[in-house]
Order: sequence, then C-alpha cells, then structure tokens
Amino acid sequence: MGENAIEIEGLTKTYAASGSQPPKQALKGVDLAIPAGAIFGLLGPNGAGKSTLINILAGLVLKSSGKVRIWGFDQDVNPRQSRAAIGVMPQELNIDPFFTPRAALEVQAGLYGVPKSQRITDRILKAIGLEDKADAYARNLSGGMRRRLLLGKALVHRPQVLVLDEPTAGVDIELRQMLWTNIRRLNEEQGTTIILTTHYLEEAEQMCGEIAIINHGEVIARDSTAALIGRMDAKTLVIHPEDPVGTPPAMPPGVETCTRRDGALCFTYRRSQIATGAVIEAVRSAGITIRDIATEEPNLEDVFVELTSSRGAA
Ligand SMILES: Nc1ncnc2c1ncn2[C@@H]1O[C@H](COP(=O)(O)OP(=O)(O)OP(=O)(O)O)[C@@H](O)[C@H]1O
Repeated sequence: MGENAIEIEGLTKTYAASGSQPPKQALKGVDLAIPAGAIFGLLGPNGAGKSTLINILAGLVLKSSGKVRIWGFDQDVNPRQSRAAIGVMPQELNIDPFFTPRAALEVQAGLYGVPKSQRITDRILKAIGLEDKADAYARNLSGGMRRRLLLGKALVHRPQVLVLDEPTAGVDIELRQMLWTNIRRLNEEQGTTIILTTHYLEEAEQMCGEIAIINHGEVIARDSTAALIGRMDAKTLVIHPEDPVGTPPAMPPGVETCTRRDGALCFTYRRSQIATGAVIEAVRSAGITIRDIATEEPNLEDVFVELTSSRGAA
C-alpha cells in the first residue's frame, strides 16, 4: 500500500439514454488521490456527480473509462481485493424490515465472506449503540437507529476505507454528534480512511482535513480545508462604535461599508489589496471612538459558493 487509500485517474461515467432522457455524462475525467488515514470531504451541488463517484468506488456503478485503485488494488485487475478494502454507508435507508440488527450484520458479513470465527457483530452493535435492539425487527427501529445500522453494515469486513454518503442528512443533532464521534474514533483508533459527502459545509469544515469540490462532473478544487478557505480574499472588519454613528465614515476605494442593526459598522474588502490598518485609520480619522473590534474570516461556505456559482449551469 502506498500513501494513498484511493487513486482515481481519468474517471468518466456516462449514463445511457433511457426513454426520452438523453445520455448523461455524470463524470468528465476525474483525477483524485485520497491519502490513507484522511477524513476527506467530497462536496458539490446537487447533481454534481458525488454519488456516481462514490457508487463507482463501491462497485455499485460501472465506470465508462478511467482507473480506480482502492488500497492499492486496481478495480479492474483485483476486483475482489479492491472491494474488500472499502465499506459504504449509503444515503438511502435500504434495510430489510424483517431482519434484526444482529441478523442484518451477520448476513452482510456472510456476503463479504467473513468466516464466523472472525465476525465482530457484538463489537459493532456496541459501537453503534444498538446492543439493546440487537434482536428487534428492523421495522421497529427509528430512522436514527436504522442509519446507525447502515454504518454498522459498512463495517462488518473491517474495511480500510469507509465511504459515507450524506451520513447526517436529516438526522437530529444528538445522532449527528454520535455518528461523528463513532467516525472520528474509527479514524483515530483504527486508522480508517474516511470519505464523506455532506451538504453541511460547517460539518465538513470541522471534520475534514482535506476536501475536493466537484461540479458538473469535474473536480474544480482539491486542497486542505485550511488552504481552501485561505484562498478567499474577502475579509470583513466589524467595528462597534462607542456612540451611535449617523453617517458611515469615508473609506478608501474598494471598501464596502454597511451598518448593522446593532449599530456596528462593517467593512468588507480584499485582504490582498487593502490593509486592515488603513480601514481602522479611516474610522478614527472620522472622529469615531472604537469600543470593540472584530474580524470575520471567510468560511467553507463562501469558498463553495464562489467556486460553484462561477461556472454556470450544466
Ligand atoms: N442512473 C442514472 N441514470 C441516468 N442519469 C443519472 C443516473 N444517476 C445519476 N444520474 C445523473 O448524473 C448526474 C450526477 O448525479 P449524482 O447522483 O452523481 O450527483 P450528486 O452530486 O450525488 O447529487 P446529490 O447531491 O443530489 O446526490 C445528475 O445529472 C443525475 O441526474
């Protein structure tokens, strides 16, 4: 195994035409390397191609062309090994209602050819907090419990790479925290590489060390989360004046000024072009006494919006 858990080169996928629907090119030549041990975020607007990419990794969708290596195994050359190295928690709650969690995990382990003596069913039930429900029918489980069971099913063969497709979509905060605690633990204690898609950019910002942004079937950015956010040039300075200010002070060109409802003055400008000191100086020169001062840095949401909105529609 090299340093990368996943290596993707020139990956394309075109879904065939069906009925009145024309063929759809969902992936247009994706190159992507995901380092072993990472918590890696795959972000993009609806329809960008994230699920297609994940489903190809999982062996659920056939690629049209390109190379995929999972844990060093080429999907075309070593399909069995590459499949054994990856576990996928899908988006849909596709659980057989007549299986109990214990049975569902056992069946899944059987599908992966895990011998009975090597199964870790009890350990997984405990990790996902379903010990109490181990023998209840799945149809009696809450949505949150089913989701945890899906995570459990992805773990039966102890994969080195765990892929999570929107793991926390529509789940309450408590369950979200629990899922993340589980996932972080897997990453820290077992060194499992985690790849996830999420619509919660704040969550991606907190969880993922590295991120790829995919749009219209192409990777349009791939960097550490910090570096991606660092690319954004915008900065906002928020100044709370000692006394209410009627007319905002004159500013150097390129500074946008607004007054917030609480009376704070805010100034937005490009860090690369205007020094914060110059903005503060302009405020002081206008005779304003500053009570408090704060800056607002861009976040992942700003990066995402800027990158994905600049390319237009498909
Ligand atoms: N089975 C299919 N047949 C035809 N087109 C498909 C199929 N699956 C996906 N597509 C199309 O391929 C494109 C990419 O879809 P995909 O589901 O990969 O996007 P996504 O980024 O996962 O979106 P979402 O966030 O909504 O899940 C979309 O235009 C979608 O309509």
